[in-house]
Amino acid sequence: MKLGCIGDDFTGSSDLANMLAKEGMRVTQFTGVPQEDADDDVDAGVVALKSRTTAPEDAVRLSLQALQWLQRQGCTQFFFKYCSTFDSTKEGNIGPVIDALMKALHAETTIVCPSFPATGRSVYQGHLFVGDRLLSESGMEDHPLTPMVDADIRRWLGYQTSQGVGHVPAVTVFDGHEAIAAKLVSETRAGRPVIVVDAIRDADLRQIGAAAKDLKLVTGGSGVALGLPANILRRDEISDVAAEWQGLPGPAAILAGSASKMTQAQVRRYAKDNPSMEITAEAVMNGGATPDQAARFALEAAGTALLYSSANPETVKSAQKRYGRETIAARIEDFFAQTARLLVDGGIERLVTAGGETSGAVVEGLGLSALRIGPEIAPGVPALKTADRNLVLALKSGNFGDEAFFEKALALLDGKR
Ligand SMILES: Nc1ncnc2c1ncn2[C@@H]1O[C@H](COP(=O)(O)OP(=O)(O)O)[C@@H](O)[C@H]1O
Ligand SMILES: O=C(O)[C@@H](O)C(=O)COP(=O)(O)O
Repeated sequence: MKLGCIGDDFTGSSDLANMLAKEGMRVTQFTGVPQEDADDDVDAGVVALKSRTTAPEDAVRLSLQALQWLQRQGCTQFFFKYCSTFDSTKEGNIGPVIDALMKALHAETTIVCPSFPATGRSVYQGHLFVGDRLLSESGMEDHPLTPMVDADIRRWLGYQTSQGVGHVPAVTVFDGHEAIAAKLVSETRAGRPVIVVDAIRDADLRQIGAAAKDLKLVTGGSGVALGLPANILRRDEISDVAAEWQGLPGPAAILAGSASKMTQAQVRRYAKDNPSMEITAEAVMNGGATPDQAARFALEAAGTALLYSSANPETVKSAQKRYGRETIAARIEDFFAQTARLLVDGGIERLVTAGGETSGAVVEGLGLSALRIGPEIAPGVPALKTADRNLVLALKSGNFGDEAFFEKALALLDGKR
């Protein structure tokens, strides 16, 4: 294994794995820190943690364990993947995890680049945009767990890290990898070693990748991983993972626990013509809905059923007020994890989940330890295959995909292109 990656959630990890696979790497995504060594034929390993919203000390501990395992697999460069919308709070753990990984690796410098142009996320003048809106006006300000109310990544990261925060502006990035590398050195010398780098196009990300060739630690969204395989793989080592993909034609189900805008639109569209069941926060809390009922509904449905808790910000906020933010999140995640187990026991072979935390709960609940990366369904979302079961999956980030994502995912998981 050459490139060792640590993802702070499961959809984000599969997004990163997808990017690396598209650039010709053979990638495996691991659920938590594995007990065993990885197979020899893996170029990049992504250890998926469910640490995005955990307390900094827990996220640091888990990330360091993942780092040690990846070091034992022979990795020489490391990547810390967080969300391209920088999902965190002022007390969040992105800064503390970066600080701890840098210390453990004796890394003098690292970059911070959540840009992912293929999904509309760009960093300009240190600010994060989603399409033409500042992050803080993009809908992310209403996220159930990590409301992003400030688009200045330098300032937000500044609340979290104990080190100085630097910046490589777009004008320098446009001058190419040598200019970027020089600016990384000068920012570090000026006492700002955690460096936010602007990027608005894939071409910028490739230059940043080239400038990061000798960095022990790179951090960001999956976009900035675009330029890393070229530093690592020889031409004859590039593989075509998509060509090797074989889907499964068996029964399918969709679980949506994301309240993000795009998932809401996907749910509205899919539910119009297909069997669907809403799982409300109230029903989960008062037992009005049970995993047994939900799984039975999906297994008996004529067609592929959608089970969803996705709701608009007002509904989510009122449920949070009533039950507590963490409590309701955990109960709904647990509901989906239990339902997924019943679905797979009942013969489901294709499973689509929407939402990072939701996907983490489902994958952990199913006890899936290693997932091989297949072809891309939509930017940031690959098809995934379990090593030891008849099960293929798609773990969709809340805001990824277009309105027809669920139909597309089901077709590709089935082996249809
Ligand atoms: N109706 C709801 N009310 C309150 N919280 C909800 C509701 N539906 C889902 N949630 C919680 O909101 C969180 C959504 O996060 P996540 O699954 O990561 O989605 P995303 O990818 O959009 O961020 C989860 O913890 C989920 O359990
Ligand atoms: O970088 C991204 O946007 C995604 O890879 C990601 O991290 C997704 O997180 P969720 O929106 O919580 O699914």
